[in-house]
Amino acid sequence: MAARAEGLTKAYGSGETRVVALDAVSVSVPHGEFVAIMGPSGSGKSTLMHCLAGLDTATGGQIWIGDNEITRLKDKKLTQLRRDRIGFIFQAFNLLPTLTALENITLPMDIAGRKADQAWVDKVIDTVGLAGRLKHRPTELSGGQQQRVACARALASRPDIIFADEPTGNLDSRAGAEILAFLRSSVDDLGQTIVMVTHDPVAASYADRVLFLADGRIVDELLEPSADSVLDRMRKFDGAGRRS
Ligand SMILES: Nc1ncnc2c1ncn2[C@@H]1O[C@H](COP(=O)(O)OP(=O)(O)OP(=O)(O)O)[C@@H](O)[C@H]1O
Repeated sequence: MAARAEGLTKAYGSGETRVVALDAVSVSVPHGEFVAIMGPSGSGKSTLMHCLAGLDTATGGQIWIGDNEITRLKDKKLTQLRRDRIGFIFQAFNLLPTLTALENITLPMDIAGRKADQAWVDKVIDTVGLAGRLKHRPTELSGGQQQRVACARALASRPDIIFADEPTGNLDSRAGAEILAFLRSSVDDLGQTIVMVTHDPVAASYADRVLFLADGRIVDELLEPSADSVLDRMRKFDGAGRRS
């Protein structure tokens, strides 16, 4: 498994203001799978992703990235594991404005003092179609191109797993489709493992499996989803809080 959680519970606050964001969630993500996490607003999607990625601490239960139980790791080791084994793609791209596209792509490895595998980085750059844009700074790139840089950055260090938080949320549908096709091909052609939070049934349809959360629990899953089958499943929720 690339990532796994057993009985993962996350509560915020205490006493009367206590909110149980995740209620004994168990989930496994095999290597080479593309999983989408969906559910109404407040159902715990971001919390689940942040806990799995070691960005937030669990209140109870266990989490593994590969063979490492991250719920046992101290801060320093956890930071190291996140840096070396996990890639992130955010809705807001999060590129450094003063660096070129290429410098942004290799930055995590430069910070870690790791030498890039040049052949791999070239292949990633080729796959995301950025070869002609490497010397540009983020402000000189379109939103879709900036997100492609972010995807290449996430892939460049060959992480065990990539967590993507609404990666197409800031893009128009054409640029979004390009990013999703790219994520799909990084799973099919490069063997990547991806967990993606999304509100969009079309985005979810690119995944191998969709997990549905409601009130901090996994309530359903769909294999080989289509946008229509995802939409059908979403209609079964009462609609409360669902983004329109
Ligand atoms: N830092 C926090 N302090 C207190 N409560 C929090 C905190 N973060 C999240 N919550 C609560 O935990 C629950 C789950 O939140 P979470 O952000 O994971 O939901 P989500 O499904 O990602 O929502 P959305 O689709 O709106 O982004 C919500 O009830 C939320 O109010």
